[in-house]
Amino acid sequence: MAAFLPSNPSTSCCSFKFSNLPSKSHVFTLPALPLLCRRSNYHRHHLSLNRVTAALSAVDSPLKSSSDGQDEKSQPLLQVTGLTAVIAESKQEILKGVNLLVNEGEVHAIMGKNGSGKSTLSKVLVGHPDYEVTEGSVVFKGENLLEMEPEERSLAGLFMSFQSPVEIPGVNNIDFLHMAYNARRRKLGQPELGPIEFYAYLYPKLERLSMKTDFLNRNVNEGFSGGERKRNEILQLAVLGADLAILDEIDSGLDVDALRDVAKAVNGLLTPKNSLLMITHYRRLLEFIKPTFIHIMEDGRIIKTGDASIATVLEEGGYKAISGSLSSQIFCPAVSGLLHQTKSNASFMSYVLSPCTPISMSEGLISENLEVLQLSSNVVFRTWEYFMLEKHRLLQVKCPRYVSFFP
Ligand SMILES: Nc1ncnc2c1ncn2[C@@H]1O[C@H](COP(=O)(O)OP(=O)(O)OP(=O)(O)O)[C@@H](O)[C@H]1O
Repeated sequence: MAAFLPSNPSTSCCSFKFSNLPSKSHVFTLPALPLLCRRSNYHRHHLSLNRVTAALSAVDSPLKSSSDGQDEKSQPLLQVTGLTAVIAESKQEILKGVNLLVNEGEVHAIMGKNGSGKSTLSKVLVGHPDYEVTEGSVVFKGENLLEMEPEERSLAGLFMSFQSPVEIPGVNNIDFLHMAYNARRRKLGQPELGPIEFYAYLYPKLERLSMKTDFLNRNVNEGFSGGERKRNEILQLAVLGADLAILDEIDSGLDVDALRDVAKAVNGLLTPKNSLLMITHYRRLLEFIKPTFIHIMEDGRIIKTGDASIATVLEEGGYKAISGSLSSQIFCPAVSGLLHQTKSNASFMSYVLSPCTPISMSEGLISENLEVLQLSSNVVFRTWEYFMLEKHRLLQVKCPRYVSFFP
């Protein structure tokens, strides 16, 4: 039975209810959707939303009170260190040592040539069963993400919008959203919302995304155009909230107006406490959603990190400009400014990932203009202290951000 929807949330109707739900129980989460898709023949008949646990960290609004953390320092939300992963079936290595740090309140964009491993990284983060992690660590909100099931990752506050959002035959959109939302409320010990209350909560989000109410009555993503699927993904994010939302090519298939709507909705969800990791090929998205950092991925690694200027370099000169002539340039203004302050060449000898915990050794030379580093191996500066050896004198400096160098 199709859901009856009031045209306006203020319209009340005592007998108003969403459609009947499938009765068999099966748990799934948003990150588990690809799994569902792969097993759709089975799950089509056995899926039930009775126990849908798709849930993210925030419920009434993904916006946690911004005053909560006003005086607090921004905390690391996601720390990926030396992550390598293979395709589970073939054991082919796709991720070859990814380092990434996302702090609260930051917007990160990952760009890179086709096949460089961007989607694989995001799928590995949400626990996609097609991949096996072989080395490295991922800490999310202080916990080992790799030890969590996909469902737990979702419950912990990780949301992913896939490049190709899957269809869920037999499950209509509003039922899906309503139950996922209530599942989260249950988990947080909050009372569930009835259909009318939920619709009142949902309606402004639909409006913000310029989505027609018809979409709510249709099965999740079934028959949706590419652009409609993307909008629908953002609607899910807006309803469920997230500490870290990973949006894989959310701009693909969107017309200019749709892109603007989606960007506006995403920007409206950002707070000093949550973060966004976007995968994109185009600067256009980054004009609407301003990134704190842009990372360039190549052959399973992040080879560059910097500010929004990277996207301009890329647009004008292509990836050749990034991995060629600019290969050793420091894009992080904070770090290059810091290096300027040292006023002389220095051998870079070691760095620490946390105070007093040396984890790697590297050597390099800071050039005359102090903006270019030539390093013999990969180096990651983190937010913590690092050390420089200048003429046998140890300089201890603070690096306010991190940046990775891969000569
Ligand atoms: N499940 C899989 N089976 C076989 N090959 C895979 C699988 N997953 C990823 N790959 C391969 O790994 C490489 C990286 O793929 P991935 O989708 O991560 O790239 P991408 O950077 O997201 O590319 P694009 O920009 O085209 O979306 C590609 O060569 C891809 O064919």
